[in-house]
Amino acid sequence: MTSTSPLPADAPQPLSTSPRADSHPNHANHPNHSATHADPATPAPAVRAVRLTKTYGTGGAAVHALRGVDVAFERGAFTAIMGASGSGKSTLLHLLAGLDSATDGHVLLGDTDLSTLDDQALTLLRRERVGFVFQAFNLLPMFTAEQNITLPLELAGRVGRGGIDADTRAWFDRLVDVLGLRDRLGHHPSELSGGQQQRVAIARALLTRPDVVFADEPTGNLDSRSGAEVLELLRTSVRELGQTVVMVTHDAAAAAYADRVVLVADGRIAGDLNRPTPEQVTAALDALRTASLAGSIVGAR
Ligand SMILES: Nc1ncnc2c1ncn2[C@@H]1O[C@H](COP(=O)(O)OP(=O)(O)OP(=O)(O)O)[C@@H](O)[C@H]1O
Repeated sequence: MTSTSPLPADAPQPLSTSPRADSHPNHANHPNHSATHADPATPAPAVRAVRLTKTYGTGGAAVHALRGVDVAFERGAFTAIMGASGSGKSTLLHLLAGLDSATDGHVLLGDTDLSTLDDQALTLLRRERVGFVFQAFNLLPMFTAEQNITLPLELAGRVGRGGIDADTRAWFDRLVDVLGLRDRLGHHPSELSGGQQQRVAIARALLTRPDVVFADEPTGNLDSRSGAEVLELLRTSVRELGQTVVMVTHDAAAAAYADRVVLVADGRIAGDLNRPTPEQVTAALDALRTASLAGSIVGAR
């Protein structure tokens, strides 16, 4: 699904985002992947917002963070969400990830409507079907890199007396090699660089083969070289491992690693760019800023 854009005519106009031809290898045998979607020829998006609304507070103090957002994220694609500070990006990401609940509307993870789940089911869903990568890495300091990576399996009770099963071990090994962590597995976070810590966080997020990895400013604490490395690895996780990644970022250069950039303004989808260059992202953001400024000047009259 592609949203329309109120961008000025001279701004880069939103392009339609065609579903990727490559299927999602991880999901073919994924026990969590629902097979109940109506039309097998057009698989359900990995995650979708339908008329998603979030209002903080009430009455005169109400903040309309999301105002009826409709947007879908295809499987096996890397999408960046961008917009001005306060536009609603984090709120959208948190609602899509089941970290917060909507005031109105729906989030569908595959075929699962999150609004129908109780707290316990939501906790399970977050543990088993969603991966997270945060700006602050969120690693446990007393655990080694390997222990941090396998933590979700521990929490899910999937580590038996003999360790993890052979299939998961093979997947762990692949992740560790793709992410270049082989010689760091015995190190604690304090012995790792920021970029290495974020790579551990990515491995942890990917280990359960989640339906979607949500990344909130994953390069915000990294220097530009480590940031580029992390973005390249997120892209690799999409291209080579078939992962679906949705990332909030303020950085046009980071967004340009994505297949698609969704622009948010004032709680609405304001643009949709297909494989843009950093310059096209910057131009679209500038156009949004100009449009918003013009709107507030008109509104002030
Ligand atoms: N818990 C909350 N209580 C009240 N208002 C909130 C809360 N969280 C967010 N908001 C408001 O909702 C709006 C959207 O916030 P959100 O954090 O989603 O924006 P954002 O685009 O992610 O901003 P930033 O880029 O600065 O992180 C803002 O006006 C913000 O002040």
